[in-house]
Amino acid sequence: MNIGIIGLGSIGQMLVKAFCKSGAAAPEKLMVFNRTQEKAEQLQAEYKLAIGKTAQEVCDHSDVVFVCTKPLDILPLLRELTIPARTHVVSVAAGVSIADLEGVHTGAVSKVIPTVTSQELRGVSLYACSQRLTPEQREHFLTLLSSISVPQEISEQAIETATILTSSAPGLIAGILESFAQAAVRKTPELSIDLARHMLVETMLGTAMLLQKEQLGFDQLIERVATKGGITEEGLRVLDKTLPAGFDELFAMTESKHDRLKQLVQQQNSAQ
Ligand SMILES: NC(=O)C1=CN([C@@H]2O[C@H](COP(=O)(O)OP(=O)(O)OC[C@H]3O[C@@H](n4cnc5c(N)ncnc54)[C@H](O)[C@@H]3O)[C@@H](O)[C@H]2O)C=CC1
Ligand SMILES: O=C(O)[C@@H]1CCC=N1
Repeated sequence: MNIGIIGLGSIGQMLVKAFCKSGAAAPEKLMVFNRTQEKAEQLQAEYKLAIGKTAQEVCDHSDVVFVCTKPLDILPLLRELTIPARTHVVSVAAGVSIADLEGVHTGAVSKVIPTVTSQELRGVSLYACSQRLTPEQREHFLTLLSSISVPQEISEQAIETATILTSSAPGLIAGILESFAQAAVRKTPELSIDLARHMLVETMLGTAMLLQKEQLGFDQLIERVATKGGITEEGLRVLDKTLPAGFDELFAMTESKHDRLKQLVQQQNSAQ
């Protein structure tokens, strides 16, 4: 199976690296295209993959094409192309629906929300597929996603909230950790910011391993750490007081952004 990747920003590059690292795709089965060619050449130097001269060449060459451009660039790009009916088009764009994709390609289409953590072959890939996939296309697609992540099929109604938990989360967690480290240094300037960040990264890795290897629930881990009448309990009380409103606002604001994006995509559709 030949795999195409169009758009080599953060997520397109991640897919190339993850497919090569996992062995799901031999580099010679990969063809990529990016608007600025240097990014493709840098990847080629490392992975010996093929660079398409155009996005059209990538579509002609591939059984499945991952389109990794920004949401408002996807439909205009796909409309310019003559995509072979056998080619399975996979969009990674937030805010672009299966129906939008079915409007620009007569063959199989899917939507995936990947995560940067899949460069380490970890994390959840959210996906939804059109009815048009053949059983073979579906099987191949799931094999690819499983090789780099835990695939989770999800309705398009739930995908936006789930995106925050799986795909935005690495960035949000980094933001939380930065704020945590900065607060520690404000409190105790003797701790350098680099030392505070290093402590948190090590702690986060250990926390994730404990949760996963021992199959602990969050409440069980809290119980192990927070000695009755001890220090951590005080911190948890502060979090219980301050975080719920913050997370409610985070989901409300990201939902509004999804809505604005979908409106812009619909305006592109009605301008056709
Ligand atoms: N960054 C992330 O963690 C995630 C991003 N996504 C989705 O992935 C898509 C890309 O996001 P990023 O990689 O973060 O953006 P980015 O801005 O880093 O990458 C976009 C790439 O597309 C290229 N490009 C634009 N128009 C093109 C065209 N016509 N032909 C070929 N290449 C073209 C640009 O040169 C750039 O390299 C977005 O639709 C986003 O919603 C989805 C899940 C996670
Ligand atoms: O922030 C974004 O728009 C993309 C989609 C999910 C993660 N990154």
